[in-house]
Amino acid sequence: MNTFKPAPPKVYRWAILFCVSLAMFGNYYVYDSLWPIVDLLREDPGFSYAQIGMLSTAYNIAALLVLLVGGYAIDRFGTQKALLVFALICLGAAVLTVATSRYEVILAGRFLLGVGAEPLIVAATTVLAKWFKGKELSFAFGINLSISRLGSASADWSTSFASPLYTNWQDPLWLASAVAGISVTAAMLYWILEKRAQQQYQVGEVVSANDDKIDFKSLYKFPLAYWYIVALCVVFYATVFPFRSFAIDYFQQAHGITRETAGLLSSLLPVAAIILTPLFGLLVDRVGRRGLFMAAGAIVMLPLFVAVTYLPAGPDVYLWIPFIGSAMVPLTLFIVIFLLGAVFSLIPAVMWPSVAYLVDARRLGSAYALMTLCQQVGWAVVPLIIGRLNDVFDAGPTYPQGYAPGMWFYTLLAAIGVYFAFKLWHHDRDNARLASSPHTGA
Ligand SMILES: C[C@H](NC(=O)[C@@H](N)CCCCN)C(=O)O
Repeated sequence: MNTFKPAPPKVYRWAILFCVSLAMFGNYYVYDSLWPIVDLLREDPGFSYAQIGMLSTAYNIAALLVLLVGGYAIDRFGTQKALLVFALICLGAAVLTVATSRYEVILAGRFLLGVGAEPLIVAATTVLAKWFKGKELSFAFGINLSISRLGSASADWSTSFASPLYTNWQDPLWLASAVAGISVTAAMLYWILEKRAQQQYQVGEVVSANDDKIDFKSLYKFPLAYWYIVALCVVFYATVFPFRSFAIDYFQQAHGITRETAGLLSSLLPVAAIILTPLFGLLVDRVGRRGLFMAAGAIVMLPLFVAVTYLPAGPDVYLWIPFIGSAMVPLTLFIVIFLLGAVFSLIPAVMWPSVAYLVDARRLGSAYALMTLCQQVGWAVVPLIIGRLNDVFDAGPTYPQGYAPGMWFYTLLAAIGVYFAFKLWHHDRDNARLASSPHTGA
């Protein structure tokens, strides 16, 4: 019997990409839905900044635990079941987070989110590898990340398009639960679509999740440059993600702007990333010099937290986000957040692909899994420190200077980032693996 099946038509690939990206959109939205209600959580249930920091950390602790078992569940159950189960866990987590005002229950909700969200990202990546390997894989990853960041931006924009919900802390999170429902629907659609495709066409092999397990015995074999990238990854995400967590509340309390305006301003970060990440990716693919680009990004980030704290606000400028809204925002805040958005585009666009130039292809999954694991550790610790600093220094609208120690802590992290970026750049000038460009063959 002839079992030959043709390759699926292109439209299937893009439909799969759309479904998986929609699932990621919901995932990023739910994660970021907590940050616009920080002030409400402090007012009504009366949580401290340290407690809010712990809500962020709970996600990372859960993520650390599930990342340790790597892609086992995806391997065992396949991407169709895995994506749906993880999306359902995210939905359950979103509902648990909003169900009661008890701190422990909210904490459990954020922990459960970590259990579902990070493996969902791994499952989504596995699906893309399955459908796009040997085709437009990098481009598909870029689109997927941009749509994910749109989820983050939408959570910030909800302060405008869903402003009536922000009279209490729970309604915005019910909206987030509904968005988590979109992820579940997208996962179901993906399942149906891929099942149909498998009946008629030859669909790519699942990239073995074993590749994503960390082989602790061979860690010492990774080159030094890889470890510099891991160090940069840790401090970079430990700075940017926690800053984003507290940003809307910080803009409201320290700079006296409304939640809507603060949401629009904070969304500049993911919006810049949506536009600039693929462009930086294209540029670096052309010219190489990855070490130099990462060092440049780290240098640009260094003064931003001090600038936002001490520079005069400057005149108000008009910020307009199509279909969402507009607001007048202080020029200094606008420039700082835009520059941070540019760095948030440049460093990830260069850093993640750089690993592929340094590590043997057979150990790439292991290298990425280890990098993500280290990322979670830094990202887990910093919100606790920032929350504690804000509490100890009495940060709030009556004492905005109380936010300064937190900003200095971000600056310290950024300085460590500059150190590792320069070590990487210098090291690579001798080895030149990151300097190469596929177009020049250099
Ligand atoms: C590509 C990178 N993704 C991650 O770092 C994920 N491990 C966690 C993302 C969670 C965001 N809510 C990125 O987003 O830059």
